[in-house]
Amino acid sequence: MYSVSDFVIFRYPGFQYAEMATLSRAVEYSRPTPEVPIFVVAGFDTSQFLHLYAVKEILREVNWSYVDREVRKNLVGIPPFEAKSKEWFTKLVEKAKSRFDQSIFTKVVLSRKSPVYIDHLQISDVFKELCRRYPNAMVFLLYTKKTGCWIGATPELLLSGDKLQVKSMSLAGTKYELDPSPWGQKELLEQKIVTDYIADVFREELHTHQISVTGPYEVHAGPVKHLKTDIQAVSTEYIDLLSLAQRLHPTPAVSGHHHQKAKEFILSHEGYDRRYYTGFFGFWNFDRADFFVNLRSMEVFYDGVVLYTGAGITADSIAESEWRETEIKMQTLLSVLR
Ligand SMILES: C=C(O[C@@H]1C=C(C(=O)O)C=C[C@H]1O)C(=O)O
Repeated sequence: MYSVSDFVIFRYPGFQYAEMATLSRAVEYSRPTPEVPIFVVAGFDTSQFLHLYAVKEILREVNWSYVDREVRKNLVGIPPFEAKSKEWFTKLVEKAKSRFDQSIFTKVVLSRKSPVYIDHLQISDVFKELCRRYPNAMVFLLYTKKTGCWIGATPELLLSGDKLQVKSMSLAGTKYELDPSPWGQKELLEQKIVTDYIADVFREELHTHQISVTGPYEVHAGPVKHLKTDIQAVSTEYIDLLSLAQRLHPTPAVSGHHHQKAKEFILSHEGYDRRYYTGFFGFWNFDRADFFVNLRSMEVFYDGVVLYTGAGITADSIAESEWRETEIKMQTLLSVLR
C-alpha cells in the first residue's frame, strides 16, 4: 500500500486560510529549535499516547486533491464495536452520581462514540464546511500512522503562550443554542471547578503573582453554547510550555474533579478507550505554543466516521439531559456530513 507522509492541516480560530504541515516520524524526546518546530499529539491518557513530530515543512496552500486521494488510499474500515445505548449511558450517569461525595469526587465527564457509515466521504469538503460553520474554532485534519485520521472543529484551547505569558480557558457548561433559560447552579459549578483547577495549576507551577480570571461569559459553538472563563498568567521565569500543558491535562472540562478520581472512574467505567479524543494537539515552537483539546472531532475511516462526544456530570445532573447533550454535540459534526 502507498504510504502518504504524516501531516496536519489546520485553520486557527478567526483565520481565513488553512495551512498544511508535513511531519517527520514521531520521536519520544525532542525540543523545538528556532529552525524546527515540534507538533505534539497527546491522548487522553498521556502515559499511553504522547507523540512528538518534527515539522518538516509548512505549506501555505493545501493541495486538496492530493489529500483526498492519498488519505483515502490509506484508510481502513471502521473497526466493529458496540455503540453504547441511551439506557447504558444514563445508567452510567446514575452510577457516577451515586459515587459522588461533597468534596473529593464532584464531577466526571462521561463520553461515548458512535459510528456513521458514509458511502464516499470527501474529506476536503468536510474540512471546508467545518471552517465555514465554525469560524472561531480550531479546525484540524490530522493524519499520522500512529493516530489514524482525525478531523474536527474544537472550541477549546488547552494552553497557548510564549515563554513568559500563558493563557488557558475553562469551557464547561453546555446548553442548546436556542435554550432561553438562564444558566443554572449545575453549569456554574462545573464551570467553576475547571476555572479553579486551571488557576491553581498556574499558581503552583509558575513563578507568578499575576493571574487574571475573566468570566464566566457565554460563547456559541454551532448548535450548542457554553460558559467560558479566560485564565491568563505572567511569569517572571521562563515557562516550559509542554510540561505545563501536560500538568494541566486532562482538565476537569474533559475529565472531572478530583481529576485523579475522575480519570480512574472514566478508565474503568466508560467502556471504551478514548485514545486521542479529549487529548490535546498543537504546535510547540521555540518561542511559543498553541495546544488545543481534541473534541468536537471524529475519526475518519474508509467507510465512514466515528464520532466522539461527552458531557460533564455533577450531583445535579439529570441523566436524560446529559444523554441529550451528547446527541446535540454530535450534531456539530453530523450536520457537516450530510
Ligand atoms: C467533552 C466534551 O465537551 C466538554 C464538556 C463540556 C460540558 O460538559 O459542558 C463543555 C465543553 C467541553 O469542555 C465534548 O464536546 O465531547
